[in-house]
Amino acid sequence: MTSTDSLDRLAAVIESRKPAHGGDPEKSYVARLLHKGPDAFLKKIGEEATESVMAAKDIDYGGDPQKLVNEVADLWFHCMVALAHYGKSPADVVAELARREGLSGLEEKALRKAQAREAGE
Ligand SMILES: N=c1c2ncn([C@@H]3O[C@H](COP(=O)(O)OP(=O)(O)OP(=O)(O)O)[C@@H](O)[C@H]3O)c2ncn1[C@@H]1O[C@H](COP(=O)(O)O)[C@@H](O)[C@H]1O
Repeated sequence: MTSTDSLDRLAAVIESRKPAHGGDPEKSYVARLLHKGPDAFLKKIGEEATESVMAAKDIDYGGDPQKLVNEVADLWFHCMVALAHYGKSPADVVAELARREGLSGLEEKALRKAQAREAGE
């Protein structure tokens, strides 16, 4: 089993919680988030991102690295709810990362700046 298998399975569960598939906000956290709408899960993404940063900073002061893993899991999970709402999947994110494979971030940034200069931005 690979980590992308787990993400694909979770994506399928999230999909099944959509209102159109009978997700029940009384019985499911995901259905409740989707029922509340984008503001609810986008707010959670912001919170979990902040909590991830705080957990990482805590490690420098003796905090438990597992706390960072837990917060990043919360972050990824809520991002997956957003991806599902907007019709995208973890496979799309993995494909984008694969597309970037081997392209240095510094090279990519230089290329982007050159393109912006050519476009007169
Ligand atoms: N991976 C997760 C997952 N990670 C985190 N969470 C929930 O996300 C919330 C995180 O919010 P917080 O840490 O801020 O905790 P909280 O104080 O309870 O949150 P709020 O009251 O502020 O909303 C908690 O309620 C967690 O239980 C998750 N809920 C569900 N899943 C997966 O989604 C599947 C479907 O879940 P249901 O739709 O609930 O059946 C589950 O089987 C899991 O695989």
